[in-house]
Amino acid sequence: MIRLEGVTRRFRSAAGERVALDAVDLTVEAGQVFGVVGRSGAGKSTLIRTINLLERPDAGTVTVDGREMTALAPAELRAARRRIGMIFQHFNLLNAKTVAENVAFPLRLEGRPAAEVDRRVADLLEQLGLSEHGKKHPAQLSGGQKQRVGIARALACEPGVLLCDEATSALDPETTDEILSLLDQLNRDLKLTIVLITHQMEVVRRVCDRVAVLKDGRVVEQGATADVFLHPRHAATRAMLAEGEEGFETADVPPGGRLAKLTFRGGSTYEPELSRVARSVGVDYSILSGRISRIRGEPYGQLVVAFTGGDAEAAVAQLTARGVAVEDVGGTV
Ligand SMILES: Nc1ncnc2c1ncn2[C@@H]1O[C@H](COP(=O)(O)OP(=O)(O)OP(=O)(O)O)[C@@H](O)[C@H]1O
Repeated sequence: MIRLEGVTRRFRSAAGERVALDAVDLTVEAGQVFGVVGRSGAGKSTLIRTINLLERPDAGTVTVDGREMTALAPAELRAARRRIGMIFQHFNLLNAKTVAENVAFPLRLEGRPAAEVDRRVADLLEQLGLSEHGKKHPAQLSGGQKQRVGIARALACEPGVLLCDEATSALDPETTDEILSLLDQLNRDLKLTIVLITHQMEVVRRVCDRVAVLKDGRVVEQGATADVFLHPRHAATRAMLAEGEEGFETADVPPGGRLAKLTFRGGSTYEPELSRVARSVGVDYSILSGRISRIRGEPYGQLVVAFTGGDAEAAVAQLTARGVAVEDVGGTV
């Protein structure tokens, strides 16, 4: 388990003082995939770097697997850090070394015997589909392969926690998907706790059990990913989720229609609930926008509809009774 309590980090520069993290409280349970999202400058990088104390907080405590990182002596901290792997947006590989040497690096640093290092490196390369690339240098690899080398290196010392600092931000969509599948698999197979920071909401939707939204160094909202993404409470979350989404033009809405956002979750996503209710209460509806997708594997559907020509109130009541979340989005037009 990872626990941040009252974590504050300030930076002083010629321009004055900047509070990058402002009394952040956060708990990540063991085995979770936890996402932190926020706009540029929100404090994401600073936050993830406080977990392994690459960034030391000015106030507050950081506890990882029962050890208070902020209270450790330098040698203890070095040892504790080896149980926390980290991967980066630009991979941070040693370009002069081969793939195998990159993966061996943390093991050598730990003073493991050469034969054990060789064995472990061979296992890791195989596990990550890199066996044929061991003698190559990073420059000879694709972005996805480089990130897999980064992951192999991060896993070398068998960490319980993996920190991912914008790990897919430099990758194309297909490679992003491949790396996210890998993280998902490592979380399940190794019971690895994963904390990732990203500005890509899709990354969180795909792999995170829980998410925290950071704004100006504060956590403004957090919870299970499906709850936060389907029913965002804070304006910052809503704004981030709205980016890239197709909206609808008010001019397209049928006159007299009552607008409602319907959220279907789980099995009901694929049930014809809307048409059943419309038939039963004699209401018509137009779909103005919609999305069917999955959050961490759970299907959901979200539609904005305009009810027309019937008893919209009754339709809303029946949908609600059938477990569909109905949100008013602007009354009638
Ligand atoms: N070493 C530093 N010195 C001075 N200011 C810093 C330093 N590191 C971060 N900051 C400031 O702290 C704030 C938070 O930065 P941080 O990099 O954590 O945000 P972020 O959400 O990761 O942004 P991005 O997505 O752009 O990386 C920013 O205002 C940034 O300018």
